[in-house]
Amino acid sequence: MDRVHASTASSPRLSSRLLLQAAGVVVVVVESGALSYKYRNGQGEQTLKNPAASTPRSRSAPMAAVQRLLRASASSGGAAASAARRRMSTAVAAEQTAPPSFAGAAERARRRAAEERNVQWVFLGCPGVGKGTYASRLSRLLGVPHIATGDLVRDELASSGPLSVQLAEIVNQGKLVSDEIIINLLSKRLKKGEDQGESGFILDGFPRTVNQAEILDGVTDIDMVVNLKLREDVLVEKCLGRRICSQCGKNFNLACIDVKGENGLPPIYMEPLLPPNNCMSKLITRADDTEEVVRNRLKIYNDMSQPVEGFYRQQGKLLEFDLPGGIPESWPKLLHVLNLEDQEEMKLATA
Ligand SMILES: Nc1ncnc2c1ncn2[C@@H]1O[C@H](COP(=O)(O)OP(=O)(O)O)[C@@H](O)[C@H]1O
Repeated sequence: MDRVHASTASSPRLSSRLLLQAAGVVVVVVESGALSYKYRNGQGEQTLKNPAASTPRSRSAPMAAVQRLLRASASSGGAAASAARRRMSTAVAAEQTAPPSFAGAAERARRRAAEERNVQWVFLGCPGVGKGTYASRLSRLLGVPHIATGDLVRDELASSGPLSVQLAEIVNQGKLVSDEIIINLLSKRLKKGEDQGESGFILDGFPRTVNQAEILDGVTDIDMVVNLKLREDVLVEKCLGRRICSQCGKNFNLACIDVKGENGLPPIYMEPLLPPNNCMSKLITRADDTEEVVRNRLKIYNDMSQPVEGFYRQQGKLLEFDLPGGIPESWPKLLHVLNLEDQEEMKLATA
């Protein structure tokens, strides 16, 4: 398993800017600084291209491409948008054709390690895999915000704002909401964070389509993408056992997963994640966590979101992580592959 080395810089800094476009389209611009990286695998060889060390791109060219894309998508619909998207993809692909040499990557990594940089990570994975659980734990450990677009959508739903009826219909069927709406919600969230001086991010649930990944790629550099993986029968059980406390908003899971190893797959045991007594009477189930909708969400993930894995794999940014079990087994292993054990020890020691 590849390991990534990440060490926080003393004064992490990230500023994000939000540009509201004409025609109601929003573009997110993120400028970053702070967290240094080196990558290597277990044998001491660097096989992950250091994403943070990729040649810095001019921000203006991709920004213009994104603005063109979004204007095109707002004004003339599909054809112009796909043409603009194709142009952008070609430009991005052209940048990525040169295969990263180990010596070059190591040199860039050294240079990059000397710079300050924030965590700008993405968590991918099927519904129910645990993106929220591990992304929020890492966000607390690293002091960066965990931004889950599913939470943004649910907040919007709960607000009974103008979008909520439209959103409820889409989300309750397990479908994806439009890129425009999701980028709008994400932009608002980033702007709020910027006003509060937030630094870096761990994105969970975005990007979920290649189009979203291209838009994100055009406006900022993602350092690393963690792809959490778990077998499908377990995913369904986990979604069906999921509960949220309607008061504190925390996630729990009543399912006890105990699956035997078969057909070459390892056994998996996961303890339920039970709520404390004061949450017990306030538990609710998400409307999209019924078996029919979960299966639909898994299908949509395979059709629409799995290609995003390929998008980042091709960029050398994808860290595959097979969950070995529940939190007690998976968390230390995840910290190990991210080379963050020291970070946690330091945090525990100073707590
Ligand atoms: N990036 C996105 N693009 C489109 N729809 C999204 C996105 N993020 C969240 N949603 C909507 O919010 C719902 C809940 O998202 P999330 O909590 O991330 O679910 P999951 O448990 O399936 O990972 C999704 O099924 C989808 O309708």
